[in-house]
Amino acid sequence: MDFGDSVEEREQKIRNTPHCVPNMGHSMTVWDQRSELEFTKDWNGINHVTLKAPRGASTRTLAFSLLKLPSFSNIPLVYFDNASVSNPDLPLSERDDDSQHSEIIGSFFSEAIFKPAKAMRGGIPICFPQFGNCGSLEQHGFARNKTWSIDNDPPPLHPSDSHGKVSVDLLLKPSEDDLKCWPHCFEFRLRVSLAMDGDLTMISRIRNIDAKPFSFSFAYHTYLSVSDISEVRIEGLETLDYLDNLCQRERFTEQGDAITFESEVDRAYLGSPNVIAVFDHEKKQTFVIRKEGLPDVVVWNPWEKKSRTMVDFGDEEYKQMLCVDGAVIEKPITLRPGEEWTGRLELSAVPSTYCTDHLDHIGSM
Ligand SMILES: O=P(O)(O)OC[C@H]1O[C@@H](O)[C@H](O)[C@@H](O)[C@@H]1O
Repeated sequence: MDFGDSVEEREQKIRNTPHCVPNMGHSMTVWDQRSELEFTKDWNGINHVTLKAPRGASTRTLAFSLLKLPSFSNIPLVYFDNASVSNPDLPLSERDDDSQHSEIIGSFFSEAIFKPAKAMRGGIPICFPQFGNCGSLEQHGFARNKTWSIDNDPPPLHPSDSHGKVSVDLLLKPSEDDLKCWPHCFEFRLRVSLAMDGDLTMISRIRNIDAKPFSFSFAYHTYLSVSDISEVRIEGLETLDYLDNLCQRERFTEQGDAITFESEVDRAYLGSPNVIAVFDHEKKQTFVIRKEGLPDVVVWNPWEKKSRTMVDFGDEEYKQMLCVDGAVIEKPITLRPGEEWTGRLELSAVPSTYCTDHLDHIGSM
């Protein structure tokens, strides 16, 4: 496991980091960043990162492991507040104001397999340098199965990507084995940030440090936790063309007003707007996905029959999940030597009423 520094050294650096003072709207609060980032080892010796974003009396927490297996790829759960931790099933409408968010990302599935060299299902695995099986590499590329290290000295990002957020920077470089199957030198920097309102931001920067160009496809394979898939509707993808993975990637045009679910779906929507909304009617909650540099959107639910064939997935768990991935699929990114690509995804969970009032222009953005 390569953390760059030891956990102790890393913690010392964080202790030396100046406090940041985020703008909280009406009030300014000194946000003591020292307590907001934790590195721990679990009983398996696996290193974990926990980001904590305090807001009033509650704390939003994001924990994930830098496992060798699912590498960064598992974000088990976002706890938006203490109330939602103790009462995850309480409908949003029955929570008080300060606990108007529940977890935004699917937890591990009951039959998820914790086995080296294979990503564990759930969270947000990173698909790179290949999405799906359209290439010579393993399904969804190798990045999701790798060990990521902590990046102690990341090149700066725009200040708005840091203010009011607690963040961790990760780094992936190809191993000797990776270079044998994909002979391109790259640096993949990933910033994961949690804001006080619980919004999760992921910024990927992939740089070509090779002497020749390379091309890749990419996805944030985002497992959303939903109350009941039959009660879910996606807005922002209507009228778009999509490649249907269930029909040998044949191209179709979406005809419906919004995407709803009554059977297996496995599609890549092409050239989508930068804001997509996933409405969960039963929970009265909406996931808002904002993305940049990610023109395509993958929508996947395995439904009943396929679920039964998936060894790391319960037969009924398709009802409580939906993958909606910001992705680059149709036109792979090509980087010349020295060039860098950035792909950014922001995920929020808001009460659906808020969404109707504020995001009625989804799809036109
Ligand atoms: O089981 P995996 O490798 O994590 O992939 C799950 C699914 O991921 C989706 O993104 C693909 O479109 C599906 O075709 C695939 O089945």
